[in-house]
Amino acid sequence: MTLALGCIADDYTGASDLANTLTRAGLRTVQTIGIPADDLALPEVDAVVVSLKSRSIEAGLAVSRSRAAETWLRGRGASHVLFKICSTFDSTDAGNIGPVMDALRDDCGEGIVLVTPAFPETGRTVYQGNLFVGAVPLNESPLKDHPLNPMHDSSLVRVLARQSRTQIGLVDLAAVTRGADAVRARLAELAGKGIGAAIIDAVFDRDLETIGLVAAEYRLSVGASGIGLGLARALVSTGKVKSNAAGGESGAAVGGPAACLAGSCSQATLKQIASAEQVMPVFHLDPDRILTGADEAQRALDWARPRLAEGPVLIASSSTPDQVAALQARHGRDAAGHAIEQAMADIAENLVKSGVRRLVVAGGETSGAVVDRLRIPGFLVGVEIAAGVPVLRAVGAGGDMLLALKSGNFGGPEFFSDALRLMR
Ligand SMILES: Nc1ncnc2c1ncn2[C@@H]1O[C@H](COP(=O)(O)OP(=O)(O)OP(=O)(O)O)[C@@H](O)[C@H]1O
Ligand SMILES: O=C(O)[C@@H](O)C(=O)CO
Repeated sequence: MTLALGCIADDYTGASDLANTLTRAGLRTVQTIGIPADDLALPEVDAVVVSLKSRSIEAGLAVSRSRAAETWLRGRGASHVLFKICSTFDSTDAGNIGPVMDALRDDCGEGIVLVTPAFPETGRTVYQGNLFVGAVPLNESPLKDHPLNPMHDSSLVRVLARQSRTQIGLVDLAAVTRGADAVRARLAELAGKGIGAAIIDAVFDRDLETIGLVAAEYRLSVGASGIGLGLARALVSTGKVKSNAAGGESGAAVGGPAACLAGSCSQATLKQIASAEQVMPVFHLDPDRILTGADEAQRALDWARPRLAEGPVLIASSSTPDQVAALQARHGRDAAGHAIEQAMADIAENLVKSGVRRLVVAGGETSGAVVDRLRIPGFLVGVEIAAGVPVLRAVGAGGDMLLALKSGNFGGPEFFSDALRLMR
């Protein structure tokens, strides 16, 4: 297998978002969980997205895991590696976007790296280096209340400068609009000043196509699904990849009981849970009971098991920003997040033991905990449920199983029913 594109994603939902984008753009793509074991049979593909759970871990660990993934991808022929981060630039001043970018840049000896989280299809645009989520700057969006990495600054030049060893420049929309040569010239100018990374503006998909053409000439880029789209289209338009117009796998139906798990506390997920209450039974976990050692996972399972034969169920830990803040004040941010993720993983493991073969999970960290516990080594990408969220078919041991891993902010209000309708 010689890869046209290697990708390292810092969480599992982000990885499936990117794998979905690459597949829709014509690249045969597989998503692996971590670096695949040598004996994992992978189909012939153009791109591999190695999923890590490195967004919110200690920066040194994120760096070492990303470097190992990069070595594996380059060893399979990937001359360009995309480090996939969140379209809302989820990170803190300690990292992990800057430290990982710095390390990967050192490893591949690149002078300057293009960085953009723009993903216009989901309302993420970048102008003058400022990230907008829909109509509002990042720091006014719901991301200001994120449980793990509240985002308080919309200037990505500043945000990344606080995390990186290198100086950060800007390639503005005016240059992008003038085309690939103008972007190349601006990058050369920045690199000449010793600047090692540049935030690049993008508002429309056509901006990402220009960016993709230039980025593909370098060895490393950093961004969300939008730059993935640009890179994929560049690989196809320059003939480096023959477009696989069919996109996505459409395997046999899996059937059997279905369940949804929500650990995301995003506004989008809260609305989706409220809509699901109209069409399926919903169990609200008590986060305090999880943190104080009560067997809340068992209580949820006792509730779910007798209902599974009747139709899908939803189990949610999600709370409003005020409730999240209060819980974190009582127990600590990391302890609260970790304990709830592990309770979700316990629930997922036991639901699968009870026969569940179709599982929808909301939230990146939550999905990471669940997929790790289920020991799924990788996924093939199926149909798109909503922008950035495909149906995934598990590969490797564990039998036939369909999953959907939803990034916290993605999907319309009816997301859970939309997903289950397509997961047959
Ligand atoms: N009621 C709650 N109170 C505090 N923390 C919670 C609660 N419910 C879930 N959490 C934690 O909040 C975090 C949510 O992160 P997660 O990545 O799963 O969702 P997200 O950030 O909305 O999604 P994404 O990363 O895809 O945007 C997890 O660590 C989860 O365990
Ligand atoms: O880019 C995004 O917004 C998503 O793919 C994601 O990474 C959220 O966890």
